[in-house]
Amino acid sequence: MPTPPVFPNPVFVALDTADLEQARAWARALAPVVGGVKLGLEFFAAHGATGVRAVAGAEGGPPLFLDLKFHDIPNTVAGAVRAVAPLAPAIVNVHAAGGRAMMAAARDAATEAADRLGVTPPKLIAVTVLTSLDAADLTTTGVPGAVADQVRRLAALAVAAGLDGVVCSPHEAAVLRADLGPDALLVTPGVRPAWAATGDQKRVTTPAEALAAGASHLVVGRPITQADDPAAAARRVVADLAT
Ligand SMILES: O=c1ccn([C@@H]2O[C@H](COP(=O)(O)O)[C@@H](O)[C@H]2O)c(=O)[nH]1
Repeated sequence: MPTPPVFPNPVFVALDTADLEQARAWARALAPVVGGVKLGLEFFAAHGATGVRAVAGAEGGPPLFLDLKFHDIPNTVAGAVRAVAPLAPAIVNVHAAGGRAMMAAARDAATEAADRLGVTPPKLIAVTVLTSLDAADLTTTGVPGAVADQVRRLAALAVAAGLDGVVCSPHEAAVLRADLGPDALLVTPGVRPAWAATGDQKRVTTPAEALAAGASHLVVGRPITQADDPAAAARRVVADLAT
C-alpha cells in the first residue's frame, strides 16, 4: 500500500457549538494539543465569518478546516467558496454528490480568490458518504449496495474534478489510499477512541486504526469537547496515535 502523507499532528478538533465564548475557550485550550481546528455548520449558522475570525483568525493560530459542506448549483457554490476565501482556511469542503461541474467550479473559485487575495489556496475536499450513514441508510436514499462502492465512485469524481481529496470514514481509508495514491487528503470523522461513546456515528474506528488505514487527517469532536477535561482528552487521542 502507498505511504500516506505525513502530518506532524493529524488531529483536527471539531468545535461544534453555537456559543462563541465556548468555541473560543476550546480553541485556546486545545490549540497547543491538536493539529488544527474545525468549524462547521452549527457554529457558522450562529456566528458567520465574524465568529470564525474571533475563534481562528489569530496570526499563527492552528490551521482551520471550514466544514460547511457546500452543495448547490455550480455558480452558487463557486460564490460561497469565494466568499469564505478571506478567512484563509487551510481546508474547505463541498459535497461530492453536487457533481463534477460543481466541484470544478469550486476549485476554480478557490484558486482565483486565493490569487486575488495573495493567500495560499485552501485544500479543497469533497464529502463522500456521511459517517453517520450505513448501508441501510444509503439504500433509503436510493443508493443500494456497499457504502464503500459509493464512496469510491464519489472520491474518483472529486479527484477528476481537480479536488485535493475527500472526507470519508476510516472504513474506506485503506481502499481510497490505494485508489487515489499517496498525496490525496483523506479526512476521516467517525473517529472514536475506545473510551468514547459512538453517538450518531455509524462507520467508526479508533484514531490509531484510522491512521493505520491511510487517513491523513482525523476529525474528532465530542470525545474531546464533551470530556470533563477537553485538553486531557485531546492528549489521550494524540497519545493513542502512537500505539
Ligand atoms: O461524514 C462526515 C462529515 C463531517 N462530519 C463532521 O465531523 C464532526 C464529527 O464530530 P464528532 O463529535 O466527533 O462526531 C462533526 O462536526 C460533523 O459535522 C462527520 O461527522 N461526518
